[in-house]
Amino acid sequence: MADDTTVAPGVARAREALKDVPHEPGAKKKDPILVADSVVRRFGGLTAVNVNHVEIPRGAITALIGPNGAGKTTFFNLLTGFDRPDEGKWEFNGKSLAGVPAHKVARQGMVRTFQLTKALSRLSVIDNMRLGATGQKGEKFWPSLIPGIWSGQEKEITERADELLVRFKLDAKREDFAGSLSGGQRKLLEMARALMVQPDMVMLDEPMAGVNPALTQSLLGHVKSLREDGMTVLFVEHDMDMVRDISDWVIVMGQGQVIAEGTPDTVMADPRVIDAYLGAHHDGTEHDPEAVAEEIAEEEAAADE
Ligand SMILES: Nc1ncnc2c1ncn2[C@@H]1O[C@H](COP(=O)(O)OP(=O)(O)OP(=O)(O)O)[C@@H](O)[C@H]1O
Repeated sequence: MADDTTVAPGVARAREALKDVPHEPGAKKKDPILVADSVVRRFGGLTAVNVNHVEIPRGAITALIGPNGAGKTTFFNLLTGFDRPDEGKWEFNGKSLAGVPAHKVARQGMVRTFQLTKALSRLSVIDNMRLGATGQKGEKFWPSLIPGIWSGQEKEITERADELLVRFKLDAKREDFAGSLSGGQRKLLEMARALMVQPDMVMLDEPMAGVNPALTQSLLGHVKSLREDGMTVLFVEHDMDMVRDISDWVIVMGQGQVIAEGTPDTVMADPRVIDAYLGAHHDGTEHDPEAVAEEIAEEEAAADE
């Protein structure tokens, strides 16, 4: 591995901040940007989220991973004010955010990306960016597209939008319908739109989903550049190559709880994590193809009997 003199400054800062943090669920960080306690969300009899304690390290890229149904999206929705917990509290930059609605959360500096909805697809790229300045999803904020209603902020907002479109190489698409963009370009637009509110922390929901391999590197580069700009990134992702490639820290959820934390390498070798993904007791044979083949043969033989 490269030493810290050869890595980008943001990477070196993140490594330094995390180097003494124990690799265990709920680990305390030196300067967490977000601290959550006893966050519970139930749907009927199902407890979708039951996070005892978690801290998100400032200035680093943290991946939130876990098998399907682990509660990642629900936890994201709670933190960003799009859903309400049954119990729990959390602080962002030292301020309580529990019960604060989404647009206010965004104005406090914590913003999440949104998939391009049908309605937003019918707007131009630049109008999508302008809507991003409201820190909202969009549909309820049509009035903000009417000239004159922003009390003199239009020019500033449009300038920022155009700067971001250049940064994300979407300036040539400025007037196109957002719905005409490719999967990868949509992801870039979602990220660019989130940056309109100049956030401290950006939350990305499956940034790699539906992205053509040709755009993967560019997208990864943009996520890394957020860290170089001093932002904190928290992302949910199923693509483990991406998780390994860009994360400084990984938090694993299983059945609503945080079940492991650590650097990508330690977490992915953790039997609790392997168990959670396989949904089976880990006895060391899962990674041995020969042993698995033998097991399958035994099962087939048993079925034939
Ligand atoms: N609005 C809802 N009503 C009822 N159950 C829900 C609701 N939202 C989520 N759930 C349930 O809560 C659990 C956690 O779901 P969640 O979508 O948060 O998991 P996830 O880790 O994001 O999964 P995936 O990786 O598949 O997106 C699941 O069992 C899901 O079916």
